[in-house]
Amino acid sequence: MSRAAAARPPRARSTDEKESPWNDVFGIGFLMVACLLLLALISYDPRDMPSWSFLALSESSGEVTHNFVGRVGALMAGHMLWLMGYAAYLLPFSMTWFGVCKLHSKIRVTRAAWLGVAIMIISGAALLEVQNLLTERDHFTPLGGSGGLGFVIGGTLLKHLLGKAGATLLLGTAYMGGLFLVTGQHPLSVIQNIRAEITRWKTEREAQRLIAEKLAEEAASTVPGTLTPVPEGLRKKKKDKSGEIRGDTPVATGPATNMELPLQFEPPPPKIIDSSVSRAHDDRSDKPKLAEVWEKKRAQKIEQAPHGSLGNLTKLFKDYKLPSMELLKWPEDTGRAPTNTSELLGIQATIVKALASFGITVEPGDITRGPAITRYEVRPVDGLRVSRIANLDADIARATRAERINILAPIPGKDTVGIELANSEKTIVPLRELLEDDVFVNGKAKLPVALGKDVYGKTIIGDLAIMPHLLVAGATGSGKSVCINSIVTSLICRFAPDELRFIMIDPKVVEMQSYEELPHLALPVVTDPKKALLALRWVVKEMENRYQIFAQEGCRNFETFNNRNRKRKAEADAARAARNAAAPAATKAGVDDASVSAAFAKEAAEEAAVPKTAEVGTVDGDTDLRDASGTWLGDSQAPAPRKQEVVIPDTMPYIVVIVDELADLMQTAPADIEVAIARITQMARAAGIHLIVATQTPRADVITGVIKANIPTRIAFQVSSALDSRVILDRKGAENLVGKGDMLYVPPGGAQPVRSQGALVTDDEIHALVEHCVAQGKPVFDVKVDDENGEFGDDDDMGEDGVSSEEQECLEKCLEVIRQEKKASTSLLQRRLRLGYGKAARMIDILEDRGIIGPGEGAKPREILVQMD
Ligand SMILES: Nc1ncnc2c1ncn2[C@@H]1O[C@H](COP(=O)(O)OP(=O)(O)OP(=O)(O)O)[C@@H](O)[C@H]1O
Repeated sequence: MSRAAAARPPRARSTDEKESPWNDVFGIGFLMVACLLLLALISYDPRDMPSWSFLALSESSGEVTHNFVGRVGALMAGHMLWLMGYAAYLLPFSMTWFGVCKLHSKIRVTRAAWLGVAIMIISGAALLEVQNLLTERDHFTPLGGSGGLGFVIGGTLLKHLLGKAGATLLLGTAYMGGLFLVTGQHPLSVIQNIRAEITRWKTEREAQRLIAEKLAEEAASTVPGTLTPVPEGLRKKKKDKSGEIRGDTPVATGPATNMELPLQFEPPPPKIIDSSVSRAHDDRSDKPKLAEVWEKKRAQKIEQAPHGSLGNLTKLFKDYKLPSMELLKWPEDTGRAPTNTSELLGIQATIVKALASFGITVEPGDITRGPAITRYEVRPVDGLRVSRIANLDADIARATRAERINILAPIPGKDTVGIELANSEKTIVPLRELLEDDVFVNGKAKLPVALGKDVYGKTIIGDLAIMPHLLVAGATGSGKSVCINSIVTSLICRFAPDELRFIMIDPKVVEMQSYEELPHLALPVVTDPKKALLALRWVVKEMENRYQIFAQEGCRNFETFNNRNRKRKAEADAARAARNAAAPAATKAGVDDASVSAAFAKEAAEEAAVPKTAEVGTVDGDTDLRDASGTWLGDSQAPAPRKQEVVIPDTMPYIVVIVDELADLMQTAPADIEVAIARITQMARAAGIHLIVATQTPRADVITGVIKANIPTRIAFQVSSALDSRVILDRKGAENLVGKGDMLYVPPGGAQPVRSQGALVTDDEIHALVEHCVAQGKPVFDVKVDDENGEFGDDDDMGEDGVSSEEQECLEKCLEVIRQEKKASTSLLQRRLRLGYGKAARMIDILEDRGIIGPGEGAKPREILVQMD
């Protein structure tokens, strides 16, 4: 038998086998036989042997007067001693071991164990003979203390063949092997176990002494019957019949409590953690301020820039001062009540009890009180499926009388299950606290946005540059706008208008009114859903423009472009100025960004017909410029500059596009909006353009598969159903949130959602910040939007071709139908859009006038003259 197999007497057995009553019967049987054998051996007297036995003495009376087990005992003991000598005593000891094993650990007594007993007896007897121990022959042991077996195997055979030393070595080894088979333990580990047991016994005694002292102290200071946490390092464990741990509940103080149960030290004792406390603001007085840190970096950058290479915006905002944190207020009342330990322990005990009533045994774990929720951890006993706890959410909610509970089974990275309940009183997480956090001030994030605090009090700072786009969704009043405001505020506090620009699309009209004059705006806040598409198209064009510039500069992306060697840039500028001087058609040197962009925008239409020499692909999540075969188009292979060369700015600002209420946009021109968003989200990251989309309508027709696939980072606020939660996060959970900033944040990389409480920034704070920014400059809107589309100016009723805004809206719908059906006819528009004949015909005429469809050819559908996708 292999050692591994032999070392397995506590053989893994099924629960049924373990719980079989026969274990106890056999256990008791073994102990009884062991007792009988021992009694028979110790009380053996040859005079008890019957006269017919060859062991009988001549003076034997035939009466049994000495042996405690009578004639049977005398016969057994006599023959055993004759055969095995004193090694016969090993038999009752082995049987005692087996009995204890059966009763205590339900260990099955294997054949290997019996073989071990035999080996021990034979080798033990032979060793006595080889070592000449107890070899005296008398009436008790007629063949000596080694018995017949020892005499023959040890004395006659082995000692003769191997000599005393050889025989001792062989027999000693055999004896240890037998012991190994019987106990299932390596001989050395037996010694170690014994030592460990002694140590444990001593520790337990010490623990009992400590707990007695502790309980005596508490009994003096606590109201009888309340719950207190288990003293540090001490746990009370009760094992039930099946060996499952049932104890470790908080100890009820009072007269009934005592320490009759054994104590153990692992696993770590439960703790009560209160992470809802705001970090004291005055501790930070000695630390460098956010604005100071970043203004220093900005000043360095401007100083290092080669003379004359600063962009117009940078020149305009050269002396721009970032807002001071003093503009953000610490709330006077954070709504925080002191932690009521006994209440928390009481709720935890209720949870444990509720689970126990469903036959689920758990040990209480840590309790963490976060700003909005408290997480109660419970540790399931071995062999319990955590899904059983997860399925009991409704029952736990009933037991704890909670409106909504959330179960994390298990908590990611832990061996416990988390049960999250809303706090009776919520604590506010002021934005200022997050913006003053070291992670925000000195962290590595390029576009840091303060989101909130998790249940453990850890600051959640996202990096928009890594995200690279964000979806925020939740029911109305759940905290989306506050979240968007926190993000905008974080960026305003960190970036000057020449470093970051916003495009805000706010069909709800009221949400972003406060930012109307913010100098960071690249376009006026867009409130008309019809114009939103134009704004998104502007973003797409800006993105393409940036790629052109990257290609010309041989840069891979926004980062490398902004950090490229400035010396090289100065040289390139000089060379380009020389070329421009030689080519009169070329752009005048010193043309500002905006006018160059406008020129590019005009040219874009011409360019649409020209086949592209390069296309933008995505490699490893990053976007770069490659040709059709996938080869990188570096400096040498960059596509040849178009007729008019673009002036390269020194640096480009980040562009953050915020769409507050996607549903409103999706109602106007869903396909176009979807395409524009998909295009931006697929490619804009490398161009320093990031998109944040918010909606209160988490439906599959608003957050479409295409949008979702391209926005991996999500924030879900409270929603009304698990279905909505799945639309946002691809999993349930958001329906259990408690609203008012309670959120699930899925960080980039698709990790597990992190439950956190969103940061709160008030309207007053936003006004103060915006005022600070406005005082330093007005927004510089990009002229090309007005020039190109004429749509961002005043809302004229009639367009240049006499099309009213109402007709324009209808036209968008017609275009969508034509795009889907890939054909255009009056009857199709009538049928699909339920238009009257006159209106449908007018639409067809306008489309023909605009050169989108060809002239009518009788009953045939019109030819579509433009690419619709
Ligand atoms: N992080 C937060 N901390 C504390 N309270 C908050 C937080 N976020 C939101 N609230 C509370 O919830 C209210 C509603 O928040 P908010 O306006 O952001 O909701 P919303 O989801 O944008 O609603 P709607 O979609 O109707 O605009 C706020 O007025 C505020 O009282």
